[in-house]
Amino acid sequence: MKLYANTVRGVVNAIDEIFNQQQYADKVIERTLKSNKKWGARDRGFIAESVYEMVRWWRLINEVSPSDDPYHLFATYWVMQGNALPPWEEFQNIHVDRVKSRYEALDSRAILQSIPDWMDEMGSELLGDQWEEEINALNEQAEVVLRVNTLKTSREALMNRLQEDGVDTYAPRGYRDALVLGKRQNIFRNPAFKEGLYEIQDASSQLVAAALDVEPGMRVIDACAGSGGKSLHIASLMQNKGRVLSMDIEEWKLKNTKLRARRNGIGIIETRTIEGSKTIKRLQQSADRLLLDVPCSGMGVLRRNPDTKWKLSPESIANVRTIQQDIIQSYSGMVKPGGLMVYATCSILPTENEYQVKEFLETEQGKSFELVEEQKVLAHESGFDGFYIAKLKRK
Ligand SMILES: C[S@@+](CC[C@H](N)C(=O)[O-])C[C@H]1O[C@@H](n2cnc3c(N)ncnc32)[C@H](O)[C@@H]1O
Repeated sequence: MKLYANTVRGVVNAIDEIFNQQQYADKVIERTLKSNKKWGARDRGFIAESVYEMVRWWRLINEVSPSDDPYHLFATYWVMQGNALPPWEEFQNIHVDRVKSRYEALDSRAILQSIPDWMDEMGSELLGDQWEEEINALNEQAEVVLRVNTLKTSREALMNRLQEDGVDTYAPRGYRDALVLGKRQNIFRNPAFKEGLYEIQDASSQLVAAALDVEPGMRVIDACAGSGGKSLHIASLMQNKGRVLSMDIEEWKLKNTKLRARRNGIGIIETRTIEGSKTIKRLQQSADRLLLDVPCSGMGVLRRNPDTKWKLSPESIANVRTIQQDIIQSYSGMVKPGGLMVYATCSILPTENEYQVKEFLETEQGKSFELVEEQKVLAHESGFDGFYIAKLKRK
């Protein structure tokens, strides 16, 4: 594959912003792509993919050929992909044979999987034999998955409509509203997206709203709704009848929820910012269904957000665990007796998942709940993101 100076410069500048100015990879890529209108689909694809892959393999690249120069690191990445380097001045100090021999001599799993040592130790301790395959799967590129908005169309009709636009998709088994893109592309630009016929949502994430067993007419609370991915799905499953209260501590995220609901043709979502414990107390025993899609480490979605590897720490995971237990303790009272609560994370760590649910069930508040079902979704088994979904019933 031929390299072009201006797209490689785009990659190198983005890498500099991500690692030297501590910016989020997705935001940097978005800004970079907007910065040059002349880049076509192929250039944009090259930049986005190269930046994501360099972020994913950052530790490995730096171990194989350490340098402060982002051009040098790009060249290392490029050679490790099995590509030839053009004779550019920026690449003069790269010794291709040395890169290859250092790469072949590595035998540490943490380095080869390009993760911090602490993460490898934690994963191995908590997941045992499954860890190796799981981290391998979490280092693959994520598929692009759509969730069909069944309020406006059917999976088959959307599949045909997209095919007319040259977008090939397939319907994965076991996920009733999901369509997977045959080829990675910018699907936000498609008119069908603007018409609200689909949302981008991983197949594992689509299992969360489904676990709530909602029916039209119910009162549902989505207490950590964020920008509303699950709220939209819940409202579709309720056929836009009943009420969904989408709450979060971040007001700006709920504004996105409202915008997305309008595009999806949904009228039953109401949003409410959580100002403090009073907001929750006022809603005691008011919900037939409660979703707690709690903040988490994101260890199940490393494919999508590879920079999470470099942002997490054992301390940040301990902090988020405290928040998760606080949320389940203080929000669970919003479910009516006989109602269902779903606790979900996009993490594969048992410490954020089944251990939290077990701890909750052993407390005074947890005594009035029973565990109905739990799904531990691992990336290497499902082929999609890692998730945890526990369904609990209030007695
Ligand atoms: C995993 S994200 C939710 C994603 C969202 N449900 C979706 O499907 O797009 C977790 C959310 O919890 C919110 N959050 C953090 N602490 C919270 C708290 N104490 N109460 C409610 N929401 C909280 C965060 O702002 C974040 O939006």
